[in-house]
Amino acid sequence: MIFRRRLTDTRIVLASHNAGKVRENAALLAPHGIAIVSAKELGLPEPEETEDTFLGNATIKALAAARASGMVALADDSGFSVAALDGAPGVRTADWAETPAGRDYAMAMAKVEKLARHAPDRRAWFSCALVLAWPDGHTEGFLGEAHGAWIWPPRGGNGFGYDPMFVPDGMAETFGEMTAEAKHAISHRAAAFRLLAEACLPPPA
Ligand SMILES: O=c1nc[nH]c2c1ncn2[C@H]1C[C@H](O)[C@@H](COP(=O)(O)OP(=O)(O)OP(=O)(O)O)O1
Ligand SMILES: [Mg+2]
Repeated sequence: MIFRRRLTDTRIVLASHNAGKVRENAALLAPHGIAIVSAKELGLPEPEETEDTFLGNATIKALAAARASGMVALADDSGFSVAALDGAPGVRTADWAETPAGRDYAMAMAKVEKLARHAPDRRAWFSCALVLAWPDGHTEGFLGEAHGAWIWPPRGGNGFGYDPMFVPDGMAETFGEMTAEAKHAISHRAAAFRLLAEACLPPPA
């Protein structure tokens, strides 16, 4: 028997310093009557992501933000996986984009292409773990995936991160070419969010 805890708060912390993730999660939460303040806006520190799973790292981020703020916190740990690279960059997706001058996703996408270009298997997928944490240490976690293929060169200026090099199964456009609404209909984040909403959120208005 799984005892779920449902969310009663109407304002929570979004435990992320990534503007793209904050934007997408805010849009997913809004129909449920839930507003967000980001960890960045609150000046919360970024905890080290020391786990080797998406759910593990999302739990670290959600608990750190909930304990520091005294509010319920939602964390999103996500990543891009390439079949020919045995699932890399995966949990380390953000690290692949790290440079001394800051995040560089064009460089990170080029690194993926350089390593995978000679492999015939072009399958790729995004994963997203969403964890809701309460200040008392209770957590609820959910995992979503979106499967497709990587393409080169990247296409589109919408979305964020590795979106321009990913075409979801059955679609012609990359996540970077789609509208936010189209991405939300099929994304890894939306898949995790549907499970979260079903288990923990008030129904959409
Ligand atoms: O829908 C997506 N479309 C494209 N790229 C994406 C997506 N979702 C995650 N990603 C990439 C961005 C980042 O390089 C990594 C997540 O890393 P991850 O540690 O979870 O996030 P982050 O460090 O950017 O922000 P934070 O930890 O403060 O939430 O995967
Ligand atoms: Mg991170």
